[in-house]
Amino acid sequence: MVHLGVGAFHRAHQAWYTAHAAEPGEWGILGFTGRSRETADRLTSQDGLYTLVERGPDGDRFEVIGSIARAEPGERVDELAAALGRARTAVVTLTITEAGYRLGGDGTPDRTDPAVAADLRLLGEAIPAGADPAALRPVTVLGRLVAGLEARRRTGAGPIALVSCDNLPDNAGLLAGAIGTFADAASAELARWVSREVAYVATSVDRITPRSEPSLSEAVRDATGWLDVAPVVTEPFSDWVLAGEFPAGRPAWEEAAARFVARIEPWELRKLWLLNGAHSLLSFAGPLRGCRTVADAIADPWCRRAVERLWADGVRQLPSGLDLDRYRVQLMARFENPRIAHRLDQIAIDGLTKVRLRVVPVARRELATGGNALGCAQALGAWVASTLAGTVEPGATIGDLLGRVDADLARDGRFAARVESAVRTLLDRPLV
Ligand SMILES: NC(=O)c1ccc[n+]([C@@H]2O[C@H](COP(=O)([O-])OP(=O)(O)OC[C@H]3O[C@@H](n4cnc5c(N)ncnc54)[C@H](O)[C@@H]3O)[C@@H](O)[C@H]2O)c1
Ligand SMILES: O=P(O)(O)OC[C@@H](O)[C@@H](O)[C@H](O)[C@H](O)CO
Repeated sequence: MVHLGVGAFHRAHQAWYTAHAAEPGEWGILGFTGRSRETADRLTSQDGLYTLVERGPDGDRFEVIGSIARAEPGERVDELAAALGRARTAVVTLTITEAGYRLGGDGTPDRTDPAVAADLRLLGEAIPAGADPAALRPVTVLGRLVAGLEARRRTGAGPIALVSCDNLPDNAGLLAGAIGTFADAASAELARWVSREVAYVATSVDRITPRSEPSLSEAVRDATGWLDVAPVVTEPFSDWVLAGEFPAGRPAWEEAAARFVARIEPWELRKLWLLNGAHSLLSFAGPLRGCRTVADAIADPWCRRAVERLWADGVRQLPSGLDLDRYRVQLMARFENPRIAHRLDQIAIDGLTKVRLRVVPVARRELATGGNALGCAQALGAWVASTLAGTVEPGATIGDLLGRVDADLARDGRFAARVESAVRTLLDRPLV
């Protein structure tokens, strides 16, 4: 397997599933970092091994994970091309963050992004001229991946599965569209090969994994005696739902309780609306209530009530058969885990995009089916309040900001009044 984006989450999730799959020794991961080489260097210094700390409310469990065979910095396109050119490379997984796809508002690669434009030009000039894809230097992750796919086309190594494990709605569809755009820019042959030989697997991934703090290495050393320079801390809970074909094979992840389903959408929406929507709400409202982490914020009465209302809105709009009562109970306990210090400022980044994807669809459905969408109004009010409280938008009004989230919702007077009420409560002062 190849993995793009060897951050904390990959090491807590896909690498863990691969280590726990049947016949674990049959599969190894060649991982590439995205922005810097630091994680690759740290992992290389310890042969790809690292400690996964499962941090439950009552204690820690330490496990050395051995599924990452090698880690390389993302700019090593030569290594990526060599790996993808081999028939035994069967799967590429990605966790490059939502921003790493460099998509515009329409969900396709943002051609106004200079890095995207440069890579489309580079591939379009170099591939038809017969240049060696391994020698190219694209700068975007998807540009590099498409150079690697061209290497695979040329070696005749056969079909391959691409698996986005990022928190994007329809992550397989967005990845397929983006790869298609880069392949089209490169050559008609590559575009045809990609549409024939590349399978996209949709996933919903779930395991709360905060950024590793430097003190984690000391905690691991104190507990195990090994000074690990690349440990990761995560919660005991884990879930992976996948839908799609793996034409060249895959690890038996179901042995580690991954679930293969026919349709991903209900599972994806359950997770994005309930978990990620609530995380976003807490990340905006929590700091205004004096909280620093998810566990602090979920203990705050206003935040907790708002999360429960958001979940009530979401649950009414989700199909049955998703075990929603149990999921909500588990979710509350996961948020309450006092030993996972999941910082709100790490979750709040790029809030506008996230509320558009995670809260607006629920609000629209609730209002269309006669609900008052109070939980959604409070979540959007939390984003508006945190934006007004920051220095980023001086002079903006509640109406302006809600209009930026969604023009139709801003025009709904009763919904807008609920948003305004949440904003005033959170800011606790008169506003324009
Ligand atoms: N951390 C979690 O709890 C969690 C849970 C579920 C899903 N995810 C998904 O995984 C993603 C990564 O999370 P993480 O905790 O590993 O983050 P991280 O910051 O530890 O790692 C992200 C990886 O992506 C690369 N990257 C980041 N931005 C990039 C960019 N603009 N271009 C190219 N590469 C880039 C980084 O270099 C790194 O290798 C999240 O954005 C989310 O979509 C995370
Ligand atoms: O940047 P985001 O909002 O997509 O994700 C931040 C966290 O909410 C997220 O990483 C969760 O911890 C994760 O999705 C749990 O499975």
